Amino acid sequence: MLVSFVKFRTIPRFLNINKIIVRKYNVPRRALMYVPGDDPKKISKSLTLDVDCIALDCEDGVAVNKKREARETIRSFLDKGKPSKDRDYDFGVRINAFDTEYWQEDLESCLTAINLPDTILIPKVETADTIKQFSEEVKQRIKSDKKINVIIYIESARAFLNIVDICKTAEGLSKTSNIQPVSLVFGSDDFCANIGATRTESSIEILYARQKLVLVAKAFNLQAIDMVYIKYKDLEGLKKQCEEGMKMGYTGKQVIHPGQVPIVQEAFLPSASQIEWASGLLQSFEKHQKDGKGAFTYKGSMIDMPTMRQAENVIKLANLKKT
Ligand SMILES: CC(C)(COP(=O)(O)OP(=O)(O)OC[C@H]1O[C@@H](n2cnc3c(N)ncnc32)[C@H](O)[C@@H]1OP(=O)(O)O)[C@@H](O)C(=O)NCCC(=O)NCCSC(=O)C[C@](C)(O)C(=O)O
Ligand SMILES: [Mg+2]
Repeated sequence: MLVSFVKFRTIPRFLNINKIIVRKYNVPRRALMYVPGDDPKKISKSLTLDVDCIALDCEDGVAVNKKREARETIRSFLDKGKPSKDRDYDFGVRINAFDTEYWQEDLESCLTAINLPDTILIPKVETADTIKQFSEEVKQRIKSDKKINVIIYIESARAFLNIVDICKTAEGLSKTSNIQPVSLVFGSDDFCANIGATRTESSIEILYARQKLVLVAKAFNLQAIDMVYIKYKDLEGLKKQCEEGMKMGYTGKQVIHPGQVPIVQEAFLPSASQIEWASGLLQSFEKHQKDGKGAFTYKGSMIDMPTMRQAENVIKLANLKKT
């Protein structure tokens, strides 16, 4: 299989061998953009952007006295059908959290619309019970075997203690119900408020949680979506934080303003030099495998299977450029 993987000079398409591993990554979510659901002008604007994922928001981007307006505006967009763009994208709705008085009406409104959203984003998931309850609600309303993608927010100390249980439950339900978990989101702002952390320039106060989220996401084959960069006019700072997140293994990042979109979309793709490194390495790997050598030297570094897998990851991501 590796032979066909490396024989192209240009970047090869996905191989069958990778299908299971990358299935959910086929819908990239490099930039996940929040659009306040009560603002039709911003919703229309978001549809003009080259962004992987639009999250129409009922939650924290909407004032309490605008919750109903947001729900109704989103519903009217869903009833009209998913707006077409020149390429596919994820059209989702972030409902309110399960400990509020709003979530049931949010869910009812989007699941009974003429067209379902692609994805429902569930904020402030704290225990596996929320996922079970969500799955039940969906089952009652969707009578076919149609699947709805689910993005799970981890944004409190309790959520981090229960994160494995939450993912296990979601994974189990994906086999028997209409829900398909696709991503974990790190809600760093709520997390800091929850644990009483003070934000610093280096983000040291959230390092453990930020890493833990990636680790669990990868264990359950979910995308890992990094924190919001709230200083939305500081594009240099945003780029730096994107690169940091990508190096940690994040697959995308939340954005709040159109100006952040191109930087995030670009940052979560490998650079030309990374692609060159990875394809050269894979070719060299194949040659050394044929010669019966497990470990070898490439560009001055020792290479074995783990590095080869990292190179494969780079190529998989590079393929997203073409989708
Ligand atoms: C910051 C704000 C108020 C500045 O809004 P503004 O209108 O003052 O900015 P602007 O620079 O004047 O905007 C320029 C153009 O972009 C448009 N625009 C601007 N923003 C958006 C947007 N999001 N979506 C679509 N369009 C947008 C805006 O309408 C305008 O359009 P125009 O040129 O045609 O007139 C605005 O950007 C905004 O409302 N952003 C979204 C805020 C939000 O959703 N926050 C909640 C998500 S973060 C979160 O929940 C935390 C997390 C994860 O849970 C946890 O860490 O815990
Ligand atoms: Mg939050």
